[in-house]
Parts: sequence; structure tokens; C-alpha cells
Amino acid sequence: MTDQELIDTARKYREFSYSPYSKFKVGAAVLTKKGNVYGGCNIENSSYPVTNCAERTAIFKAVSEGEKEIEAIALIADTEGPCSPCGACRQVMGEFHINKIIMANLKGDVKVVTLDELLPYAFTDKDL
Ligand SMILES: O=c1ccn([C@H]2C[C@H](O)[C@@H](CO)O2)c(=O)[nH]1
Ligand SMILES: [Zn+2]
Repeated sequence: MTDQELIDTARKYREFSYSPYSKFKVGAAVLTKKGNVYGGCNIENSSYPVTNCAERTAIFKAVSEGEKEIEAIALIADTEGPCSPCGACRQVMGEFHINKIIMANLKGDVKVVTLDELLPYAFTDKDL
């Protein structure tokens, strides 16, 4: 599974986005250490803060299938530059030690970063 294939999967799941309020569609896909791929989209709610981002949908799908070991996550949206994950998703990525984040947009821009770059001085399980 190449980075581009993971981005293509995220792009496919973006089409499932339930975003009637923001109309901002996001797709994500995680690659597990076992080699399985789980896709996700953002799912909004009339009570706005209840919304789940695409990245957390994909991560929670993997974890709820018993796969906590995650190699990489890709996310994609129709943004000017590669789409950057929100703070809540960064924190969840930290929980599962996802170190490779592939940010993309529909135009084909891609940026690959580490969690440490996105969330320096993260609060994690090691702090408890
Ligand atoms: O990285 C991001 C950023 C935003 N959203 C969603 C949340 C909301 O549904 C919409 C606008 O914020 O986009 C994601 O899914 N992932
Ligand atoms: Zn988020």
C-alpha cells in the first residue's frame, strides 16, 4: 500500500461525508500494521460539537476492529494546501502513536509529516 493508494482510499471515503452544515467534505484512511485499511469520513450533527472528523472515524473503525497498531493515516479535503488535521484528531493520533500523517488535497498536493511535528510536547499515556 503506497502513500498514494492510501490517499486514493481517503478520497473515496470523502464521498460518504455527512456534512450538511459545513458542506466541507473530508475523507481519511488508516493503514494498520497488519496491512488492513480502514476508511472514514466526517459525520456532522445538528448539535455541531457532536461532529466526528474523518480521521477519528477511520481510527475508531480500526480500533473497534481490534487493530490498535496503526502505521499511517491519510486525509484529504478540497483545501488550498494539503488538509491539516484538527487538534482533537492530533490528540487521538497521539493516543495510538500514529507517526506518519499524509495530508492531501483534491489538486494532488501532498505533505507527509510526523506526529511530533503536528503535536509537539504531546500529552500521552507516558505522562500518566
Ligand atoms: O481535519 C479535519 C478538519 C475538519 N473536519 C471536518 C469537521 C467538520 O465536519 C468539517 C468542518 O470543520 O470538517 C474533518 O473531518 N477533518
Ligand atoms: Zn479532527
